[in-house]
Amino acid sequence: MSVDLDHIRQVKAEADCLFTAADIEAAMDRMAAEINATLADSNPIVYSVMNGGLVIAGQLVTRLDFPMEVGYLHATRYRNKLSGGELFWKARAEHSLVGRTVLIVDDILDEGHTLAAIVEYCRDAGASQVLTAVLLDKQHDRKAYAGMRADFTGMPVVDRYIFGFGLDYKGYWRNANGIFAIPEA
Ligand SMILES: O=P(O)(O)OC[C@H]1O[C@H](OP(=O)(O)OP(=O)(O)O)[C@H](O)[C@@H]1O
Ligand SMILES: Nc1nc2[nH]cnc2c(=O)[nH]1
Repeated sequence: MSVDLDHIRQVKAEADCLFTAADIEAAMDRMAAEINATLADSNPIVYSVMNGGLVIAGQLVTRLDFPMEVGYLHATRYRNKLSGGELFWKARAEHSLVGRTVLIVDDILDEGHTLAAIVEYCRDAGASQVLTAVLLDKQHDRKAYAGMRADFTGMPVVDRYIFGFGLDYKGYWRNANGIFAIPEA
């Protein structure tokens, strides 16, 4: 499929910056302090949820100062589209999860179906404790279940389609160093 790069560039140029790189750094510092205080003695496996979790997970683990293993899970619901569908698994855990503490790191908790399914998968695979960390928690009343939230959250974000810092716009701008919202129609 051909991509109109002029459109991709224009979307970034016209986007609203919701959080700067400095805002994100501060949020990651806060999250890391909480995680360091909670998981230091638990020998966890820290999983990035690909693709979106790649950037936050990479930068978060360098702030964590205790022994851990790291890996990735790949499950996608949006598949580079602007609205979510059924969860599609591309890669499951390579480690045995039996008796392990697992920390799942993702970019965003939107409706939460992705995170809920991954937590259930890890529990079914025998993990003794499954915790979740997200940079952003989108504010609306469409969560997978009432009151759903991650164990560690960076920042609340408004109910708009956003990109940057791992989040894509049509597969692009995961590299944008900030959180941006596409202009409202
Ligand atoms: O809370 P939810 O409504 O389930 O949405 C959150 C998920 O959506 C995005 O992934 P996506 O399916 O777009 O795949 P990607 O990580 O490859 O962008 C994001 O990275 C989360 O994993
Ligand atoms: N890029 C992107 N992916 C998402 N997945 C769930 N919500 C969003 C969003 O607002 N932006």
